[in-house]
Amino acid sequence: MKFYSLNKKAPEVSFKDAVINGIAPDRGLYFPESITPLPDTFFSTIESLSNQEIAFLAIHQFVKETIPDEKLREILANVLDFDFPIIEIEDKISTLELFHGPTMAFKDVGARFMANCLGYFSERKKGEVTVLVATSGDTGGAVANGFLGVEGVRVVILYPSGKVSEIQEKQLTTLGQNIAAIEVEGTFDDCQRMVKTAFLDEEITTNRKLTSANSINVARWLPQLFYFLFAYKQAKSKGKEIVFSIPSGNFGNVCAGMVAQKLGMPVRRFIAATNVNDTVPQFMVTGEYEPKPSIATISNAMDVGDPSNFVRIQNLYDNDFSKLSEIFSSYAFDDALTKMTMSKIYKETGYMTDPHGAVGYLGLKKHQKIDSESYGIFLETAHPVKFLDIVEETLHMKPEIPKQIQAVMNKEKVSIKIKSYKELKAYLLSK
Ligand SMILES: N[C@@H](CCOP(=O)(O)O)C(=O)O
Repeated sequence: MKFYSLNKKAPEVSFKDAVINGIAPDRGLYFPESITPLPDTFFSTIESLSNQEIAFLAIHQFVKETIPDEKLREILANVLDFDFPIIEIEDKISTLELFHGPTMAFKDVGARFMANCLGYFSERKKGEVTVLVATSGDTGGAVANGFLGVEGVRVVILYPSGKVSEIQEKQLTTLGQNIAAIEVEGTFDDCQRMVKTAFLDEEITTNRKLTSANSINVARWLPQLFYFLFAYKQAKSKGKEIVFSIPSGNFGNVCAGMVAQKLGMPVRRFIAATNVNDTVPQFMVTGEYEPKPSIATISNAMDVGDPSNFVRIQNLYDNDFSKLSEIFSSYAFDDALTKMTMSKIYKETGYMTDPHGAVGYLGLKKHQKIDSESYGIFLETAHPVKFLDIVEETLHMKPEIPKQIQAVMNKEKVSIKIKSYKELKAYLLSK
Protein backbone atom coordinates (compact mmCIF):
# COMPACT_ATOMS: atom_id res chain seq x y z
CA MET A 1 0.00 0.00 0.00
CA LYS A 2 1.32 3.40 -0.97
CA PHE A 3 0.27 6.72 0.50
CA TYR A 4 0.02 9.78 -1.75
CA SER A 5 -0.05 13.44 -0.93
CA LEU A 6 -3.41 15.16 -1.35
CA ASN A 7 -1.51 18.07 -2.93
CA LYS A 8 -0.29 15.57 -5.56
CA LYS A 9 3.15 17.18 -5.90
CA ALA A 10 5.19 14.71 -3.87
CA PRO A 11 6.28 11.10 -4.39
CA GLU A 12 4.14 8.25 -3.08
CA VAL A 13 5.57 6.63 0.05
CA SER A 14 5.16 3.53 2.21
CA PHE A 15 3.19 3.59 5.48
CA LYS A 16 6.49 3.76 7.33
CA ASP A 17 7.67 6.87 5.47
CA ALA A 18 4.26 8.50 5.74
CA VAL A 19 4.48 8.05 9.53
CA ILE A 20 8.06 9.28 9.76
CA ASN A 21 7.42 12.30 7.49
CA GLY A 22 4.09 13.17 9.12
CA ILE A 23 3.23 15.46 6.25
CA ALA A 24 4.34 15.20 2.59
CA PRO A 25 7.12 17.46 1.26
CA ASP A 26 4.51 19.44 -0.77
CA ARG A 27 2.68 20.11 2.56
CA GLY A 28 -0.16 17.74 1.57
CA LEU A 29 -1.75 15.21 3.92
CA TYR A 30 -0.98 11.59 3.12
CA PHE A 31 -3.85 9.40 1.97
CA PRO A 32 -3.98 5.65 1.19
CA GLU A 33 -3.93 4.90 -2.55
CA SER A 34 -6.88 2.51 -2.14
CA ILE A 35 -9.34 1.22 0.45
CA THR A 36 -10.37 -2.36 -0.26
CA PRO A 37 -13.64 -3.41 1.38
CA LEU A 38 -13.36 -6.20 3.94
CA PRO A 39 -15.11 -9.48 3.04
CA ASP A 40 -18.83 -9.74 3.91
CA THR A 41 -17.99 -12.50 6.39
CA PHE A 42 -16.06 -9.94 8.47
CA PHE A 43 -19.27 -8.00 9.09
CA SER A 44 -21.54 -11.04 9.37
CA THR A 45 -19.36 -12.58 12.09
CA ILE A 46 -18.04 -9.43 13.76
CA GLU A 47 -19.75 -10.23 17.10
CA SER A 48 -17.54 -13.27 17.43
CA LEU A 49 -14.29 -11.33 16.92
CA SER A 50 -12.22 -9.74 19.67
CA ASN A 51 -11.50 -6.00 19.40
CA GLN A 52 -7.85 -6.80 18.68
CA GLU A 53 -8.80 -9.11 15.82
CA ILE A 54 -11.21 -6.55 14.38
CA ALA A 55 -8.48 -3.90 14.52
CA PHE A 56 -5.91 -6.24 12.96
CA LEU A 57 -8.15 -7.14 10.02
CA ALA A 58 -9.19 -3.52 9.50
CA ILE A 59 -5.75 -1.91 9.45
CA HIS A 60 -3.75 -4.76 7.93
CA GLN A 61 -4.07 -3.62 4.29
CA PHE A 62 -2.65 -0.18 5.15
CA VAL A 63 0.44 -1.28 7.05
CA LYS A 64 1.29 -4.84 6.01
CA GLU A 65 4.38 -4.04 3.89
CA THR A 66 6.11 -2.21 6.73
CA ILE A 67 4.92 -3.96 9.90
CA PRO A 68 5.06 -7.76 10.07
CA ASP A 69 1.81 -9.44 11.20
CA GLU A 70 3.27 -10.61 14.48
CA LYS A 71 4.53 -7.12 15.35
CA LEU A 72 1.19 -5.59 14.34
CA ARG A 73 -0.65 -7.97 16.69
CA GLU A 74 1.78 -7.07 19.48
CA ILE A 75 1.22 -3.33 18.88
CA LEU A 76 -2.56 -3.74 18.89
CA ALA A 77 -2.41 -5.73 22.12
CA ASN A 78 -0.48 -2.84 23.73
CA VAL A 79 -2.89 -0.24 22.39
CA LEU A 80 -6.29 -1.87 22.88
CA ASP A 81 -6.14 -2.91 26.53
CA PHE A 82 -9.30 -1.11 27.66
CA ASP A 83 -13.02 -1.11 26.86
CA PHE A 84 -15.14 0.87 24.39
CA PRO A 85 -18.66 0.30 25.73
CA ILE A 86 -21.93 1.48 24.26
CA ILE A 87 -24.43 2.76 26.84
CA GLU A 88 -28.07 3.24 25.94
CA ILE A 89 -29.28 6.48 27.47
CA GLU A 90 -32.64 6.93 25.72
CA ASP A 91 -34.81 5.09 23.28
CA LYS A 92 -32.84 5.07 19.96
CA ILE A 93 -29.88 6.95 21.47
CA SER A 94 -26.70 5.38 22.79
CA THR A 95 -23.30 6.75 23.53
CA LEU A 96 -19.97 5.18 22.65
CA GLU A 97 -17.60 5.82 25.54
CA LEU A 98 -14.11 6.38 24.22
CA PHE A 99 -12.60 7.55 27.48
CA HIS A 100 -11.52 4.42 29.30
CA GLY A 101 -7.86 4.73 28.31
CA PRO A 102 -4.93 6.18 30.25
CA THR A 103 -5.68 9.88 29.55
CA MET A 104 -9.45 9.41 29.36
CA ALA A 105 -9.90 10.77 25.85
CA PHE A 106 -10.40 9.14 22.47
CA LYS A 107 -6.92 10.19 21.37
CA ASP A 108 -5.32 7.41 23.45
CA VAL A 109 -5.71 4.77 20.75
CA GLY A 110 -4.19 6.80 17.90
CA ALA A 111 -1.43 8.26 20.07
CA ARG A 112 -0.37 4.87 21.42
CA PHE A 113 -0.60 3.23 18.01
CA MET A 114 1.61 5.91 16.48
CA ALA A 115 4.09 5.78 19.38
CA ASN A 116 4.38 2.00 19.00
CA CYS A 117 4.87 2.27 15.22
CA LEU A 118 7.48 5.01 15.54
CA GLY A 119 9.25 3.08 18.29
CA TYR A 120 9.36 0.04 15.98
CA PHE A 121 10.53 2.04 12.94
CA SER A 122 13.20 3.91 14.89
CA GLU A 123 14.69 0.63 16.19
CA ARG A 124 15.72 0.22 12.57
CA LYS A 125 16.91 3.75 11.96
CA LYS A 126 19.54 5.75 13.77
CA GLY A 127 18.98 9.32 14.97
CA GLU A 128 16.38 11.05 17.08
CA VAL A 129 12.94 12.00 15.73
CA THR A 130 11.23 15.12 17.06
CA VAL A 131 7.47 14.75 17.28
CA LEU A 132 5.81 18.15 17.10
CA VAL A 133 2.19 18.39 18.11
CA ALA A 134 -0.38 21.15 18.55
CA THR A 135 -3.20 20.59 20.99
CA SER A 136 -6.42 22.32 21.92
CA GLY A 137 -6.83 19.95 24.85
CA ASP A 138 -6.87 16.17 24.57
CA THR A 139 -4.25 15.31 21.94
CA GLY A 140 -1.47 16.75 24.12
CA GLY A 141 -2.08 14.49 27.12
CA ALA A 142 -2.60 11.38 25.00
CA VAL A 143 0.58 12.00 23.00
CA ALA A 144 2.57 12.76 26.16
CA ASN A 145 1.38 9.52 27.74
CA GLY A 146 1.72 7.41 24.59
CA PHE A 147 5.26 8.57 23.77
CA LEU A 148 6.65 8.75 27.31
CA GLY A 149 10.01 7.00 27.39
CA VAL A 150 9.91 5.91 23.74
CA GLU A 151 13.57 5.69 22.77
CA GLY A 152 14.84 7.87 19.95
CA VAL A 153 11.75 10.10 20.12
CA ARG A 154 11.54 13.58 21.61
CA VAL A 155 8.07 15.15 21.88
CA VAL A 156 7.32 18.86 21.80
CA ILE A 157 3.69 19.78 22.58
CA LEU A 158 2.35 23.26 21.80
CA TYR A 159 -0.81 24.36 23.59
CA PRO A 160 -2.68 27.67 23.86
CA SER A 161 -2.08 29.26 27.26
CA GLY A 162 -5.21 29.43 29.43
CA LYS A 163 -7.36 27.68 26.83
CA VAL A 164 -7.17 24.06 27.93
CA SER A 165 -8.76 22.65 31.08
CA GLU A 166 -6.66 22.40 34.25
CA ILE A 167 -6.57 18.60 34.08
CA GLN A 168 -5.70 18.58 30.39
CA GLU A 169 -2.84 20.98 31.15
CA LYS A 170 -1.55 18.75 33.96
CA GLN A 171 -1.63 15.73 31.66
CA LEU A 172 0.64 17.36 29.13
CA THR A 173 2.98 19.41 31.34
CA THR A 174 3.89 17.05 34.16
CA LEU A 175 5.50 13.97 32.67
CA GLY A 176 9.03 15.24 31.95
CA GLN A 177 11.61 12.85 30.43
CA ASN A 178 11.32 13.06 26.61
CA ILE A 179 8.17 15.23 26.73
CA ALA A 180 8.34 19.05 26.63
CA ALA A 181 5.35 21.39 26.85
CA ILE A 182 5.38 24.76 25.10
CA GLU A 183 2.74 27.21 26.32
CA VAL A 184 1.85 29.56 23.48
CA GLU A 185 0.35 32.98 24.03
CA GLY A 186 -2.37 32.62 21.40
CA THR A 187 -5.01 30.22 20.13
CA PHE A 188 -4.92 26.61 18.97
CA ASP A 189 -4.78 27.91 15.39
CA ASP A 190 -1.55 29.76 16.27
CA CYS A 191 -0.11 26.52 17.67
CA GLN A 192 -1.14 24.55 14.57
CA ARG A 193 0.29 27.28 12.32
CA MET A 194 3.63 27.25 14.17
CA VAL A 195 3.86 23.48 13.79
CA LYS A 196 3.15 23.73 10.05
CA THR A 197 5.71 26.58 9.68
CA ALA A 198 8.37 24.45 11.37
CA PHE A 199 7.77 21.73 8.76
CA LEU A 200 8.46 24.32 6.03
CA ASP A 201 11.55 25.75 7.70
CA GLU A 202 14.65 24.40 5.98
CA GLU A 203 16.96 25.36 8.79
CA ILE A 204 14.94 23.17 11.11
CA THR A 205 14.29 20.31 8.70
CA THR A 206 17.96 20.01 7.71
CA ASN A 207 19.01 19.84 11.37
CA ARG A 208 16.13 17.92 12.94
CA LYS A 209 14.04 14.95 11.81
CA LEU A 210 10.51 16.22 12.40
CA THR A 211 7.18 14.45 12.38
CA SER A 212 3.69 15.24 13.66
CA ALA A 213 1.49 13.40 16.15
CA ASN A 214 -1.66 15.26 15.23
CA SER A 215 -4.26 13.47 13.16
CA ILE A 216 -2.50 14.74 10.03
CA ASN A 217 -0.19 11.76 10.69
CA VAL A 218 -1.73 8.60 9.20
CA ALA A 219 -0.68 6.50 12.20
CA ARG A 220 -2.61 8.84 14.53
CA TRP A 221 -5.58 9.16 12.24
CA LEU A 222 -6.33 5.71 10.78
CA PRO A 223 -6.65 3.69 14.03
CA GLN A 224 -9.62 5.88 14.97
CA LEU A 225 -11.64 3.82 12.49
CA PHE A 226 -11.59 0.98 15.06
CA TYR A 227 -14.10 2.83 17.26
CA PHE A 228 -16.80 2.67 14.61
CA LEU A 229 -16.28 -1.05 14.10
CA PHE A 230 -16.37 -1.67 17.87
CA ALA A 231 -19.65 0.28 18.00
CA TYR A 232 -21.07 -1.66 15.07
CA LYS A 233 -20.13 -4.97 16.73
CA GLN A 234 -22.10 -4.00 19.85
CA ALA A 235 -25.10 -2.45 18.09
CA LYS A 236 -25.50 -4.88 15.21
CA SER A 237 -28.17 -6.91 16.99
CA LYS A 238 -30.49 -3.87 16.83
CA GLY A 239 -30.76 -4.60 13.11
CA LYS A 240 -30.60 -0.91 12.19
CA GLU A 241 -28.12 1.15 10.23
CA ILE A 242 -26.42 3.52 12.64
CA VAL A 243 -26.33 7.31 12.56
CA PHE A 244 -23.04 8.36 14.16
CA SER A 245 -22.79 11.81 15.72
CA ILE A 246 -19.21 12.84 16.27
CA PRO A 247 -18.09 15.89 18.27
CA SER A 248 -15.61 17.42 15.82
CA GLY A 249 -12.62 19.78 15.94
CA ASN A 250 -9.91 18.72 13.49
CA PHE A 251 -12.39 16.23 11.89
CA GLY A 252 -9.99 13.26 12.05
CA ASN A 253 -12.41 11.05 13.96
CA VAL A 254 -15.40 11.46 11.64
CA CYS A 255 -13.07 11.02 8.67
CA ALA A 256 -11.80 7.73 10.15
CA GLY A 257 -15.45 6.63 10.52
CA MET A 258 -15.88 7.25 6.82
CA VAL A 259 -12.92 4.94 6.15
CA ALA A 260 -14.75 2.26 8.19
CA GLN A 261 -17.72 2.80 5.91
CA LYS A 262 -15.50 2.42 2.82
CA LEU A 263 -14.32 -0.87 4.35
CA GLY A 264 -17.94 -2.01 4.06
CA MET A 265 -19.48 -1.12 7.43
CA PRO A 266 -23.15 -0.15 7.03
CA VAL A 267 -23.76 3.45 8.17
CA ARG A 268 -26.92 5.51 7.78
CA ARG A 269 -25.30 8.92 8.24
CA PHE A 270 -22.41 10.78 9.84
CA ILE A 271 -23.18 13.94 11.78
CA ALA A 272 -20.20 16.15 12.66
CA ALA A 273 -21.31 18.25 15.62
CA THR A 274 -19.24 21.34 16.44
CA ASN A 275 -19.26 24.19 18.91
CA VAL A 276 -19.39 27.75 17.54
CA ASN A 277 -16.24 27.05 15.56
CA ASP A 278 -18.51 26.32 12.63
CA THR A 279 -16.31 26.37 9.51
CA VAL A 280 -17.62 22.98 8.33
CA PRO A 281 -21.31 23.46 9.27
CA GLN A 282 -21.12 26.69 7.27
CA PHE A 283 -19.49 24.88 4.36
CA MET A 284 -22.39 22.42 4.34
CA VAL A 285 -24.76 25.37 3.94
CA THR A 286 -22.85 27.54 1.47
CA GLY A 287 -20.44 25.14 -0.27
CA GLU A 288 -17.63 27.65 0.50
CA TYR A 289 -14.79 26.56 2.77
CA GLU A 290 -13.85 29.66 4.75
CA PRO A 291 -11.53 29.03 7.71
CA LYS A 292 -11.96 31.46 10.60
CA PRO A 293 -9.94 32.28 13.71
CA SER A 294 -10.94 29.90 16.48
CA ILE A 295 -13.14 31.01 19.38
CA ALA A 296 -12.62 29.71 22.94
CA THR A 297 -15.50 27.54 24.21
CA ILE A 298 -16.25 25.10 27.03
CA SER A 299 -15.73 22.21 24.58
CA ASN A 300 -12.18 23.43 24.06
CA ALA A 301 -10.76 20.38 22.29
CA MET A 302 -12.99 21.37 19.36
CA ASP A 303 -11.82 24.99 19.19
CA VAL A 304 -10.47 24.68 15.67
CA GLY A 305 -11.10 27.24 12.93
CA ASP A 306 -9.42 25.42 10.05
CA PRO A 307 -9.86 21.66 10.53
CA SER A 308 -6.90 19.75 9.04
CA ASN A 309 -8.83 16.65 8.02
CA PHE A 310 -11.64 18.23 6.05
CA VAL A 311 -9.52 17.92 2.92
CA ARG A 312 -9.38 14.13 3.51
CA ILE A 313 -13.16 13.99 3.92
CA GLN A 314 -13.70 15.81 0.65
CA ASN A 315 -11.25 13.51 -1.07
CA LEU A 316 -13.13 10.42 0.19
CA TYR A 317 -16.20 11.69 -1.66
CA ASP A 318 -14.32 12.77 -4.81
CA ASN A 319 -14.49 16.46 -3.82
CA ASP A 320 -18.14 16.30 -4.84
CA PHE A 321 -20.45 18.30 -2.56
CA SER A 322 -23.57 16.35 -3.47
CA LYS A 323 -21.94 12.95 -2.82
CA LEU A 324 -20.74 14.21 0.56
CA SER A 325 -24.17 15.63 1.43
CA GLU A 326 -25.76 12.21 0.86
CA ILE A 327 -23.97 10.78 3.88
CA PHE A 328 -22.77 13.74 5.93
CA SER A 329 -24.31 16.64 7.85
CA SER A 330 -22.70 19.11 10.20
CA TYR A 331 -24.32 21.31 12.84
CA ALA A 332 -22.98 23.86 15.32
CA PHE A 333 -24.15 24.55 18.91
CA ASP A 334 -23.19 27.23 21.41
CA ASP A 335 -22.02 26.90 25.01
CA ALA A 336 -25.34 27.89 26.57
CA LEU A 337 -27.17 25.09 24.77
CA THR A 338 -24.32 22.69 25.54
CA LYS A 339 -24.64 23.35 29.28
CA MET A 340 -28.43 23.09 29.20
CA THR A 341 -28.06 19.75 27.44
CA MET A 342 -25.53 18.39 29.94
CA SER A 343 -27.95 19.32 32.68
CA LYS A 344 -31.02 17.91 30.89
CA ILE A 345 -29.36 14.55 30.15
CA TYR A 346 -28.16 14.27 33.74
CA LYS A 347 -31.56 15.11 35.23
CA GLU A 348 -33.52 12.85 32.89
CA THR A 349 -31.23 9.84 32.67
CA GLY A 350 -28.59 10.17 35.39
CA TYR A 351 -25.90 10.05 32.69
CA MET A 352 -23.07 12.55 32.96
CA THR A 353 -21.80 13.89 29.61
CA ASP A 354 -18.80 16.10 29.08
CA PRO A 355 -19.27 19.28 27.00
CA HIS A 356 -18.01 17.54 23.83
CA GLY A 357 -20.35 14.58 24.28
CA ALA A 358 -23.25 16.97 24.88
CA VAL A 359 -22.50 18.65 21.53
CA GLY A 360 -22.53 15.18 19.92
CA TYR A 361 -25.89 14.43 21.54
CA LEU A 362 -27.30 17.74 20.23
CA GLY A 363 -26.14 16.85 16.70
CA LEU A 364 -27.94 13.52 16.92
CA LYS A 365 -31.15 15.05 18.28
CA LYS A 366 -31.17 17.62 15.50
CA HIS A 367 -30.78 14.87 12.91
CA GLN A 368 -33.52 12.75 14.48
CA LYS A 369 -36.00 15.60 13.96
CA ILE A 370 -35.85 14.77 10.25
CA ASP A 371 -35.14 11.04 10.62
CA SER A 372 -37.16 10.10 13.66
CA GLU A 373 -36.94 6.32 13.31
CA SER A 374 -33.16 6.22 13.12
CA TYR A 375 -30.96 4.65 15.75
CA GLY A 376 -28.07 6.89 16.74
CA ILE A 377 -24.80 6.71 18.61
CA PHE A 378 -23.02 9.84 19.76
CA LEU A 379 -19.38 9.61 20.73
CA GLU A 380 -18.28 10.53 24.24
CA THR A 381 -14.78 11.62 23.34
CA ALA A 382 -13.50 12.51 26.83
CA HIS A 383 -14.38 11.75 30.44
CA PRO A 384 -16.47 14.51 32.09
CA VAL A 385 -13.97 14.97 34.94
CA LYS A 386 -11.47 16.37 32.47
CA PHE A 387 -13.76 19.43 32.52
CA LEU A 388 -14.29 19.44 36.27
CA ASP A 389 -15.21 23.14 36.69
CA ILE A 390 -17.83 23.04 33.96
CA VAL A 391 -19.30 19.75 35.19
CA GLU A 392 -19.51 20.88 38.83
CA GLU A 393 -20.99 24.26 37.92
CA THR A 394 -23.50 22.81 35.43
CA LEU A 395 -24.58 19.63 37.18
CA HIS A 396 -24.22 20.91 40.76
CA MET A 397 -22.44 17.78 41.90
CA LYS A 398 -18.91 16.57 42.54
CA PRO A 399 -17.97 13.65 40.32
CA GLU A 400 -15.65 10.96 41.56
CA ILE A 401 -12.12 11.46 40.23
CA PRO A 402 -10.78 8.35 38.47
CA LYS A 403 -7.30 7.15 39.41
CA GLN A 404 -5.77 8.10 36.04
CA ILE A 405 -6.68 11.73 36.72
CA GLN A 406 -5.79 11.69 40.42
CA ALA A 407 -2.30 10.58 39.39
CA VAL A 408 -1.56 13.90 37.63
CA MET A 409 -3.61 16.36 39.67
CA ASN A 410 -0.97 17.12 42.26
CA LYS A 411 2.04 17.04 39.98
CA GLU A 412 3.89 20.22 39.19
CA LYS A 413 3.35 21.87 35.81
CA VAL A 414 6.50 22.52 33.77
CA SER A 415 6.14 24.54 30.58
CA ILE A 416 8.12 26.92 28.40
CA LYS A 417 6.20 30.08 27.54
CA ILE A 418 6.54 31.50 24.04
CA LYS A 419 4.89 34.24 22.01
CA SER A 420 6.28 33.77 18.52
CA TYR A 421 7.46 31.23 15.98
CA LYS A 422 10.99 32.66 16.36
CA GLU A 423 11.07 31.45 19.97
CA LEU A 424 9.83 27.99 18.97
CA LYS A 425 12.51 27.75 16.29
CA ALA A 426 15.24 28.77 18.73
CA TYR A 427 13.99 26.13 21.17
CA LEU A 428 13.88 23.34 18.58
CA LEU A 429 17.39 24.12 17.35
CA SER A 430 18.83 24.48 20.83
CA LYS A 431 18.08 20.94 21.97
N1 LIG B 1 -8.99 18.17 19.25
C1 LIG B 1 -7.64 18.37 19.31
C2 LIG B 1 -7.02 19.28 18.32
C3 LIG B 1 -5.97 18.52 17.55
O1 LIG B 1 -6.60 17.44 16.89
P1 LIG B 1 -5.85 16.21 16.27
O2 LIG B 1 -6.83 15.08 16.33
O3 LIG B 1 -5.48 16.58 14.90
O4 LIG B 1 -4.63 15.93 17.10
C4 LIG B 1 -6.98 18.30 20.66
O5 LIG B 1 -7.59 17.75 21.58
O6 LIG B 1 -5.86 18.74 20.83
